[in-house]
Amino acid sequence: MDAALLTPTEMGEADRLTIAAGTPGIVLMERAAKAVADAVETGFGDAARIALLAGPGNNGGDAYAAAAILERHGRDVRLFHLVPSQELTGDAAIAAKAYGGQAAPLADFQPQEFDLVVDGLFGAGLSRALEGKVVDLVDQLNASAVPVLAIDLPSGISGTSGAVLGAAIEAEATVSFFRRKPGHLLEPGRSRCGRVAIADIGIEADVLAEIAPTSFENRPALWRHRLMLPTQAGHKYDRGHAVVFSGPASQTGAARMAAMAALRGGAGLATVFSPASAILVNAAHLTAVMLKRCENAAELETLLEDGRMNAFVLGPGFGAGEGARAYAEAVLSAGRRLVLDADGITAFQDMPDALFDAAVAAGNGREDDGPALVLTPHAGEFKRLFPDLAEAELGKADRARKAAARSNAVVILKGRDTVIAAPDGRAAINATGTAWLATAGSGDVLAGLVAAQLAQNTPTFEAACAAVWMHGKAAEAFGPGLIAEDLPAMVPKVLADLIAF
Ligand SMILES: NC(=O)C1=CN([C@@H]2O[C@H](COP(=O)(O)OP(=O)(O)OC[C@H]3O[C@@H](n4cnc5c(N)ncnc54)[C@H](O)[C@@H]3O)[C@@H](O)[C@H]2O)[C@@H](O)CC1
Ligand SMILES: [K+]
Repeated sequence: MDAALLTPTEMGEADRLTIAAGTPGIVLMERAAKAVADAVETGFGDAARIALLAGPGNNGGDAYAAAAILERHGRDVRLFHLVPSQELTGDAAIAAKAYGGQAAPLADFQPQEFDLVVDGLFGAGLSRALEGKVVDLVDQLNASAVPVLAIDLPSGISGTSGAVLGAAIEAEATVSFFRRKPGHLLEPGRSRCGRVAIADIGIEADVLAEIAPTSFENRPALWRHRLMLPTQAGHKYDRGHAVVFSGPASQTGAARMAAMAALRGGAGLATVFSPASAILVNAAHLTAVMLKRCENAAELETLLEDGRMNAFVLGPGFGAGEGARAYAEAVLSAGRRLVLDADGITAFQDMPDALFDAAVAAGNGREDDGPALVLTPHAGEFKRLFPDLAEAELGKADRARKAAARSNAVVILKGRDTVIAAPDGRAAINATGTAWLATAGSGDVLAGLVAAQLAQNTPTFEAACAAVWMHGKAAEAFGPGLIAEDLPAMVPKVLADLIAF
């Protein structure tokens, strides 16, 4: 549960359970405020003049309580309130009463008069878009060069979806409590948060059992225990056999890159299935990866008789025609797990139900491995299979979740904030990677890394999560100037770190 993310509603539940178990809300608020004051001291120690902005709820209460602590520390603080303190209720009213320092209405706030702004306008309770004078203030603050430390979330960012509601503050740092929220990881929220620190305010981890969160940060804690890391001697067939379908002679590179990634990711064997016309060009480039002719669906049926071939990749460089559909359906109906990427996804744009039905049929035959199908769309490909979900007012995690449930597939919805979702409702948000991953062929490598995990019998959701994480880590390990071919070569270092971890 270390990797759990809490939506604002779930976080409210965590607060409620803690209060019910005997810790008063004002004590939680004091601890939150202490964490904010500590973040000011450690991150912005030389800010001489500090403004704290207080909204109408408990986020504002945190600002009042933090202002009191900073003042006790001898800092020059001034508090600006959105509503007069006598209109506050509950813990926020108690905190406002306890603060005896300087306060003024928000209309008097001029960002350039300060060296640091602490944002306590809205946190978990943001329930609608910002409007009117608050939007003007946010624009003015963002245009100034004054750094902002956000309490819980930058005001205007949805903790559930990371969306900007009306307008949102751009923070340099954010202090949140107990566990991260999806909005800290999903864009554009992630970029607006700056550095995120999570403070312990005395909420016990055992509240999570009752809350049963379904969103997670994609970290090894989520899946490492399900990986079969080849640390001791074993047979290569123990680690499975991944197969990647090659496209025609003029577009074979993508499949080879996926196959190389499958091998580097730990599959015991990897084979490229190639049409006859592309055998020579593939043969000229392959060494550790094997090569077999596969000309049509009938030949594929015969090849599928070798039950050791247990993980397939279809799509990179393949071409988006009828052939792709026939191969995908054949693999699924043979009960093998399939990563469907790129052209493989596009091939089903006019008949997504045929794919989803095949996935249901294949998925029902499996034991605890999870779904037989993994879909790896970027936003454009996602729209081809799930046009209504792409257009619906949904956050990225819910979009991926609904798509996974509909298709009975694990869906990897790619982007800077890649989401991996399972039909059972789990969603993991990834935070590894660099801007250099936006390069031709990087998706082919990801598909191969997923197949590597499937080949090694990792359950489907965990396989997808692990592959996305490793893909990002490989990019981080390489650094600037990355091209897709560099990624498989970085995987051994990522695996070594994972084994040592
Ligand atoms: N006991 C607790 O529940 C704790 C809460 N904490 C703090 O409390 C925050 C949550 O407090 P609340 O639930 O009171 O929520 P917020 O303080 O985030 O905001 C709720 C208030 O803002 C108003 N509001 C929402 N959207 C608005 C909009 N677009 N324009 C204008 N007004 C809007 C609501 O009507 C309500 O008055 C957390 O983010 C955290 O900072 C911490 O003190 C830790 C303990
Ligand atoms: K805030």
